[in-house]
Amino acid sequence: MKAEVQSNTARAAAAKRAAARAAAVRAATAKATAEKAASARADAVAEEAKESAAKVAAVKASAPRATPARRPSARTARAAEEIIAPEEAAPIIDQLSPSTTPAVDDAPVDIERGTTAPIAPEAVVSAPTEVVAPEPDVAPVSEVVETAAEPDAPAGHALVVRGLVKRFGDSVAVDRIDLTVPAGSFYGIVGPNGAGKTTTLSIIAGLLRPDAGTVRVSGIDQAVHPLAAKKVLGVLPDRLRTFDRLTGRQLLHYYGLLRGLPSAVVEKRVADLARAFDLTGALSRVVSDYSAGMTKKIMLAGAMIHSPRVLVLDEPFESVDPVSSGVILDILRAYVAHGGTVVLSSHGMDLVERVCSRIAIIVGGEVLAEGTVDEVRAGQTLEQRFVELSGSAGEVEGLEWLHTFSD
Ligand SMILES: Nc1ncnc2c1ncn2[C@@H]1O[C@H](COP(=O)(O)OP(=O)(O)OP(=O)(O)O)[C@@H](O)[C@H]1O
Repeated sequence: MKAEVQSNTARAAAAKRAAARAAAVRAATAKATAEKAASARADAVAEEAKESAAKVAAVKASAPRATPARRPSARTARAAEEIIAPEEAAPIIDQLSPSTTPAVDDAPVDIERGTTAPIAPEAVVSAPTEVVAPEPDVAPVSEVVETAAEPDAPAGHALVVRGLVKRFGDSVAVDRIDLTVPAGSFYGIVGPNGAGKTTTLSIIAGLLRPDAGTVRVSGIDQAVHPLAAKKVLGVLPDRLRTFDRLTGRQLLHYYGLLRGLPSAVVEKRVADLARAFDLTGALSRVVSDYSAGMTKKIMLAGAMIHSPRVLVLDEPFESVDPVSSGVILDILRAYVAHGGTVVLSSHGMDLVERVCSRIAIIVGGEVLAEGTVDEVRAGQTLEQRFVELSGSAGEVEGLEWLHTFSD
């Protein structure tokens, strides 16, 4: 009995020793694997940092000198990250910061808000060290992409949207929207306030990620090849957030360089665009001093500087004076006549009716009418048809107190 107990104790001790040895082996293996992974990550980070530094140095070398301004604030950085993916914003903010920007009088550039221009693949720089997790709704744009169109892309279409859905909490902003925009056309999206136009255009532009559905730009799937899709696009977003502490010239210059254009080409295009948009005299002023219409025009110029195939313009004529609107229309018409495609949203029914070849009326996140202007109007004016589909607006009754003039 005693011998049996001793033998059991010996077996238990042996098992314990074996378990300890196995645990030690596992720990050693895990440590080695972790060290290997850490070393690989460090190599990758070093490689990325090297690449980023080279690209940013190229941008800085050819960019115009900056005007004196303030240091970028946390708010500035956050705003920039709202518009472009944080991993793209970080190095750009860094490179525009006082410690690194070679400027006249050693003056730093401040960027008050984020850029709205999508970044061309060749200009994208990844954050060399710490990468902030992207906003869940903001589509990442730092992936390596192929530039080839999808083989099953419908021919002759600049834009094909299918089953697009976007929810904000419990509310559905975009509800299974389908759009087909022929290449070389002027396409208008109209709808009442809150209909989902901006949300739809933001998804098309790759600035917002849909909950469902697909977007193909010139045959390129926006979700699969976001950078290639962005390269084809020029975008004027609804909110005019930009690097408004830069002068107009600097802003356009950066837009051009970020799109991968050579400095000499950018310089020429900046001059051409400024002339066309009547901004030559304002090029040396900081954009924060521009009027709303001037800001819209400089950003429109920025959206065009890389001669994209498709322009996505959210309310391009809002705040713009009639003379400038006429010029912009002429520019856009010539662009379309030469094969470009314009997709715009507008509340100007007359303008849309006059300019667009196809129209979609969106109400409550759904397309209620789509087709050629005549098809959508269905024998009425566009405004009548719009009112018919939108339903009645707010109630005017109950505001009698407004007429009592309480002073
Ligand atoms: N970031 C957001 N968070 C929550 N709700 C949002 C957000 N963006 C848009 N929405 C909501 O989605 C709906 C569609 O908004 P959207 O801006 O797309 O409308 P719109 O047709 O462009 O309107 P408008 O003509 O007034 O510019 C609205 O109800 C709006 O409140």
